[in-house]
Amino acid sequence: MSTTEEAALTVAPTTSATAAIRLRGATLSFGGRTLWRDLDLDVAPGEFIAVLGPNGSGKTSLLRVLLGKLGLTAGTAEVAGKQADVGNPGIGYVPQQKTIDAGVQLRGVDLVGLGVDGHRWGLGWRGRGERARKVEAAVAAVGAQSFAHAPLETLSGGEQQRLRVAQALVGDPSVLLCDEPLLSLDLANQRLVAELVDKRRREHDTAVLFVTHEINPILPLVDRVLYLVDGEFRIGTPDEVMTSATLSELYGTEVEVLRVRDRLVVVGTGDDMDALGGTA
Ligand SMILES: Nc1ncnc2c1ncn2[C@@H]1O[C@H](COP(=O)(O)OP(=O)(O)OP(=O)(O)O)[C@@H](O)[C@H]1O
Repeated sequence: MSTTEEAALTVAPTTSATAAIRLRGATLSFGGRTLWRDLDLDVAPGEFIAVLGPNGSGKTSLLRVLLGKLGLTAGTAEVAGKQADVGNPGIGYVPQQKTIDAGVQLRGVDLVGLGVDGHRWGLGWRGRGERARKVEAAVAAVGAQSFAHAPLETLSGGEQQRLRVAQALVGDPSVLLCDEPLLSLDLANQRLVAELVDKRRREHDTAVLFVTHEINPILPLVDRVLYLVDGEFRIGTPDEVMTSATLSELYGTEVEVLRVRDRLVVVGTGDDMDALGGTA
């Protein structure tokens, strides 16, 4: 790849004044190991970014930095106009799918309500009426009215995940951070959850950072891909990053990206997102 082409894959398309997320020279290391280094990224309002990479490449850690739960080793991170810090009300967060312990008597509406309390607690939130109105609107936004009052443990994975999206949206975030929200969902529910996230960013200009092992369910929605591998990264449109040349360079080995109908099949990475299931 030429220097000009390489620059095109790392230069951000937006100005700092409009960026919903802004990383400059961001580096994260644990002990002697650097997960990513010198990461520059501006995410525009309404932009949908997929964060890809093999196990342990630092995808979740990137979200934890933006949530203020992990400090950078070097560089800066701003989210929704503020330096990354815990309790940023501009952020909605959809965590990885977790099973709800049997016997926990939490209903869907209680889970969604935690999204209000988590950010607003102690900030003068105006009364229970407004809280209830916000929860109701968020439940309606994900089409969960018919099951939102049932105990969570009785709901399907897809239903629970829709409520987690509602919890993330209830605070009216300008940035949505999603950590593998499609994991263990069937195809219909993957599509449903992905479309809810897409609808939010289109209707409210919410920027989305979407960590995933599997790009295909969200491929039509994605504006750019941030691909992390072993301390290195590439940023660009799916057509720029998801190519045999770019991924071979990133992995340091021969990787093939095939288009089969409207799906991308990646072969040769040796990790579990590989079409050959890590047998390369
Ligand atoms: N606080 C920490 N202290 C030390 N090491 C950490 C810490 N947090 C994460 N790590 C290590 O950093 C690496 C990246 O973890 P991370 O969860 O960000 O990866 P990931 O790309 O999300 O992986 P996966 O796809 O498996 O979820 C892992 O090896 C992990 O053990």
